[in-house]
Amino acid sequence: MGIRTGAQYIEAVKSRQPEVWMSGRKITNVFEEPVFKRPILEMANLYDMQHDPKYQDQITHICEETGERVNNAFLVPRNYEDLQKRRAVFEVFARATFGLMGRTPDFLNVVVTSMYSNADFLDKYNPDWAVNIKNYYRYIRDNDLFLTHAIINPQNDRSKSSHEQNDMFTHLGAVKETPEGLVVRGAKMLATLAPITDEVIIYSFPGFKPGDERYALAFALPIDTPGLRMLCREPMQDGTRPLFDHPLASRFEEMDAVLVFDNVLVPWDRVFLYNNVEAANLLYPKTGIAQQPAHQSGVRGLIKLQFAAEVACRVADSIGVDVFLNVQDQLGELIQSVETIRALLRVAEHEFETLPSGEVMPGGVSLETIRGLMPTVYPRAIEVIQIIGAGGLLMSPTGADFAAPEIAGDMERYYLGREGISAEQRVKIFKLAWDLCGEAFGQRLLQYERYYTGDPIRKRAIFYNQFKRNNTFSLVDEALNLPDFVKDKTTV
Ligand SMILES: Cc1cc2nc3c(=O)[nH]c(=O)nc-3n(C[C@H](O)[C@H](O)[C@H](O)COP(=O)(O)OP(=O)(O)OC[C@H]3O[C@@H](n4cnc5c(N)ncnc54)[C@H](O)[C@@H]3O)c2cc1C
Ligand SMILES: Nc1c(O)cccc1C(=O)O
Repeated sequence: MGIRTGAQYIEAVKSRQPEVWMSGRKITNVFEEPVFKRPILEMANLYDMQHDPKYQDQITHICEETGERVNNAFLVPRNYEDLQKRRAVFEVFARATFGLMGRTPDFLNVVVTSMYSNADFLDKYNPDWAVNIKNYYRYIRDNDLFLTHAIINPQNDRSKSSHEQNDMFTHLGAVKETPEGLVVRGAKMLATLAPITDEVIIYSFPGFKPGDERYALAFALPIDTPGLRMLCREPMQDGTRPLFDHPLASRFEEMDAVLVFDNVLVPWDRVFLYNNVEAANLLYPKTGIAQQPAHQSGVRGLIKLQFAAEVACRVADSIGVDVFLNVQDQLGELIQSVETIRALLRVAEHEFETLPSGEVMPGGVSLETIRGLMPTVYPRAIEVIQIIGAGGLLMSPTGADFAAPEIAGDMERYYLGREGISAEQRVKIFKLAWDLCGEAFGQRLLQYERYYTGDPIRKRAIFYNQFKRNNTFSLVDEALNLPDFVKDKTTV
């Protein structure tokens, strides 16, 4: 089939009945649920962009294996030009969502593409696993599917490993093998967008200990597989708030869910790894599933940061405070952060690494530096919006206030911006800003940037240790071994 349209994606959502729980209620119709409606339409828009002549050649290509047109996220990059083709889809999708939706379909499609192209790693442990992931890659590529994933355990007792938890099946683990497949039970978090996806893939961040064998798992299933329950977090909007008042929160909320597997059967041909702590711990470093999606995250993060910086600039401009030195300093700082991330991305793409198979990956050090900086620079951008917008951020009237004839005059007079900025323009800018920096929606976006790639502290520690392995810090030796010119000169 190849690339889907938005309508085909919506049909797929409508055709399924996954078990979704939200605020104590079982959702019976995901498509008609107000909280999910707009995000579904945003996703459908991305699928439609694949058919839009303006974008099609940038974000899709003809698959060599099938002759069908598929998304560039499924391209195994072999050179710089391929990295640019991948960047194009990351950028087009991120621009369409202002970088606010982190788990658009390109993210996990890149993960699975990377597992596929590095399937030799799995083959060494079990040839069936390699065959399964290759078939799965072809299946999602050719049907243009949208995946969610859950790679961490619920936060119960982080000081203990999975097999040490009080209940053996709090963390997702294998219960038994059957001729048809593996029966699994327990929970995994944190599956972003799960209710509106087609499939779920389960694997884990490294960190398994001996004794954790039953938890060392990787597999994929349709999102409506019997026994799979999604427990959504409390929604941050009710799906009915006017777009005028919440232009971002009403459109771009990504629901997150804990996934509960209640004795779910995973057919053998969907098992990619099982009962092997060593393989589970090496999956990340050996299959590129951190580095390749970090390209998507970098491009998306850049657009999100740029958006936040632009919002800060427009807030300041709209009320004339960007004439002040302190405000200029803060805005300049944000623009420099954007430029730093932009430059790092370019370095990552130019200084790509080539694997023995010929696959290329954007430079790991630069990508990891982006991941290390974003948890600081994005919250700072949000803080600057809060500082510059100040009290006005709280005081925006609603669209309904503008529509009330009795107070229309007050609106025009007291909410006016600087010369040339009408009351409505100013209020719209401030509402955009409030969604980003004040609403629960905006707090989630901030938490996403801190944690989407794992604990930033441990990530940076891993980065340092890897950096140390590959570097000798030889400038120090050069300094210690400098010739003594004075001594040389006096001996001449
Ligand atoms: C909005 C959002 C969306 C996300 N989407 C997804 C998704 O779609 N799929 C997915 O799988 N995951 C997703 N993640 C989850 C993400 O992978 C985790 O949040 C991240 O790995 C951190 O894990 P945690 O939240 O359990 O924090 P924890 O690991 O529990 O950390 C809590 C605190 O304890 C400290 N800590 C914990 N353990 C240690 C240790 N061993 N040593 C030192 N300090 C420690 C940490 O530094 C941190 O301060 C998402 C997260 C967020 C916030
Ligand atoms: N955060 C990630 C994820 O959820 C899946 C795959 C990779 C990452 C990552 O940032 O490395």
